[in-house]
Amino acid sequence: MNLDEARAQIDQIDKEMVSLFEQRMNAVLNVARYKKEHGMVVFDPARESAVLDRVRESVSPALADYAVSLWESLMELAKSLERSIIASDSPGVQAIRDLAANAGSPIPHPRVAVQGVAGAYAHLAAKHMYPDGDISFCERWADVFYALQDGLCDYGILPVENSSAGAVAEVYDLMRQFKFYIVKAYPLPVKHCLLGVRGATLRDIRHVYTIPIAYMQCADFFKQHRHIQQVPVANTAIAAQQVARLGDKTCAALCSRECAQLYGLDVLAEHIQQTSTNCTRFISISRHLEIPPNANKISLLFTLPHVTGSLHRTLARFAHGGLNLTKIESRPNPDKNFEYVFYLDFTGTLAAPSTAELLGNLWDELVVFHFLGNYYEPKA
Ligand SMILES: O=C(O)C(=O)C[C@]1(C(=O)O)C=C[C@@H](O)C=C1
Repeated sequence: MNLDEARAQIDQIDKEMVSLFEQRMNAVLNVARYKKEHGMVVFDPARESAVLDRVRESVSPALADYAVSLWESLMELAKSLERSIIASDSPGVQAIRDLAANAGSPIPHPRVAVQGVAGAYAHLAAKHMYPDGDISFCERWADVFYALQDGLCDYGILPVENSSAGAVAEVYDLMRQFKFYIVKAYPLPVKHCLLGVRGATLRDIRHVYTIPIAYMQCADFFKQHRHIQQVPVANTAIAAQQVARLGDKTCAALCSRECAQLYGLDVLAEHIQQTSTNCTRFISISRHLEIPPNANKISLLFTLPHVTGSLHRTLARFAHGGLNLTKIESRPNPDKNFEYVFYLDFTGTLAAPSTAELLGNLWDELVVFHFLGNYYEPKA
């Protein structure tokens, strides 16, 4: 058989399969109508197992896994269709609707907490996000969460992800512990400078004070300057402060340009990060949910049952809903060894009923599910 003949055969089979697909989906619609009338839920795990067992038994063993995968997808599509018929009033859907209805408004002249000292990247992000805010500084990221918990601030600004160095794992773990809402996000362009004490030159430098994630973003520069050793500190602006205090010509800080003026340092090298588009996403967290009218991003946290395909099936539901995932992060679940907590960001708004319903269904089905917010994030 040549290629054209084989393809003609496929075309003929596809024609029959499309017709069978349509018939199956029509049968699913009948199931959905029945379920609606009798107050039944869409997902029936026992029925799905029975369908998959039958498929596995009916197909040749070499194709069993392929067939099961196809029927799993078919049943995901079936459930999407059923959900469009059965407008859900389940507790989860109601909870999501209540959250959206009770979301508050932004606080005027807010008290905003950031980690570090003046000139830190979080400080620059905070000034962009809350130009009229009263900004205070905390020592550690965890302290920003405690400040919010204790009512010492209205918002906390935290880095979650850098475009080249990746996620800030500690902040993700703190998000799981405290479960505050994300009410804003801002992608801050990050341009690192090497600052030394007055009169120092790049040749004098033997130690660079900075945070490891900033050092990683400048790996190429430090490969070319191998004699410069990294001294890790808690924050880039704290690094600048320490270098200024030391007054030692062999020590430099890797931090923002703003720190030069703030701490009386000289710029020895500018924009030394690997990529010109280097950018860190900052979030603003709050005890109270706010959903602005231009909200374009949703963040979730959940765990999944440790069974084959559970992540694939969950993500497929977002794809079927036409929702574009922008970030997925997994972190160890401290309650279960080698199981994970997933963090998902996607573009969307709770004002879309189908999105609110999808999240409500997940709320009903998953043992751990937290809606982290629906907020505005400008393009990077
Ligand atoms: O039989 C049902 O209850 C259906 O809703 C149909 C179907 C399927 O596509 O076969 C879809 C979802 C259920 O979880 C189980 C099976």
